[in-house]
Amino acid sequence: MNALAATNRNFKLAARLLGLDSKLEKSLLIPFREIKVECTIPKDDGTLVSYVGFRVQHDNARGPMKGGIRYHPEVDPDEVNALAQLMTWKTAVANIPYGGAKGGIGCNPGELSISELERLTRVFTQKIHDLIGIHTDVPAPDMGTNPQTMAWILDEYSKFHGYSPAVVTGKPIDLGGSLGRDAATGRGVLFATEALLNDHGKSVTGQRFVIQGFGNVGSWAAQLIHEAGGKVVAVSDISGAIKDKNGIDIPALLRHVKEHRGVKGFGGANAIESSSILTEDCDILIPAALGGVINRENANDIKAKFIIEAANHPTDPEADEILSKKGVVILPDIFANSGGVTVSYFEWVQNIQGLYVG
Ligand SMILES: NC(=O)C1=CN([C@@H]2O[C@H](COP(=O)(O)OP(=O)(O)OC[C@H]3O[C@@H](n4cnc5c(N)ncnc54)[C@H](O)[C@@H]3O)[C@@H](O)[C@H]2O)C=CC1
Ligand SMILES: O=C(O)CCC(=O)C(=O)O
Repeated sequence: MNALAATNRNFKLAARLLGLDSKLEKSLLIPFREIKVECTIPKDDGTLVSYVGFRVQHDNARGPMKGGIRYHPEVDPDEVNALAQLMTWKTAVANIPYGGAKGGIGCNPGELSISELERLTRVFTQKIHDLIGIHTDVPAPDMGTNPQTMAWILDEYSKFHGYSPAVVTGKPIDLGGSLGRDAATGRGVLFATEALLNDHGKSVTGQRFVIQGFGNVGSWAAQLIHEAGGKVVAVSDISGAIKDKNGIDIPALLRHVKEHRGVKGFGGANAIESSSILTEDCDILIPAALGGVINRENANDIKAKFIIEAANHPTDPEADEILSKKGVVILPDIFANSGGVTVSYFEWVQNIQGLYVG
């Protein structure tokens, strides 16, 4: 099932449970605005290359629309629509005064130089600057983007509208970013996991974790789980997958990833097939990369008793049904990964106030 069909289905199920009026249900399914722009840039060798950029603004009933910008080859309108809708539900669940939005560019950031990424980000900002803003729509990092990307957006946006640090969150600290935003989504994943385990009379200590994705969210989650006494027994990223049933030395892995830009080749663990990561033996599975990765093809083989959705929509509805019959407890994305947007809110509030201490 594609991302939007899955997200719509989940929303309709929730709407029925809430007894939501059918006209309201329909209105909440239709996005406020969908933006699609052409972004053409010169590559470093002078040749021109064109990309398609999207921003979907889903709903602003509770406040300015909020959500990340993703750079990934699989970005498409359905995916961005689904992610924007999830942001509306996420900001409501976290009870912060925002609506939901999401953006993206269909590109492979790993194949672009820093200067190409800067040109692409600036062109994208030029195309959407009139439609985002401090009180309308506030972007942030997501997959394939980072504080540097936010700095370029802020700089380009400010050329049109004057210096406006609150137009993006997840910025570098020197430009008005918040201490702790970088770790916030991973830290929220730890807090959510602790709360769930507590409800089941358990704690993180000694639990065996498998994490798919070792970028911002996955690597911070691994580090904080390791510090809290959890045992991370397998990890994967786009470069490969590794496993150590006695627990991976996460600080050593972080040093390896910094140097080699991926988990592949880490000497302190055994290499395994990336395709087997989700079905590795563990107590708790944390998907922290792409959507739709847990589906009817692999749901029956999942051994974890708990799934913490650090990624957005990692579990397909068909897998949800299979896993629920198996008694697997799933902590949904709109709760489990809401730590990031919560700290984004504090960053935005501080930028609007212009109040900095120290
Ligand atoms: N950055 C944030 O604050 C938030 C991110 N999320 C979600 O968390 C997920 C991860 O986002 P970030 O960590 O920010 O992205 P990132 O770009 O920092 O890291 C993504 C990671 O996933 C890995 N990856 C990509 N394709 C893969 C594949 N096929 N198999 C295994 N690993 C793969 C990459 O190698 C990288 O390690 C996304 O679903 C995102 O929407 C959710 C809430 C907030
Ligand atoms: O911090 C933000 O505003 C956005 C975070 C995000 O994109 C997400 O929660 O999926």
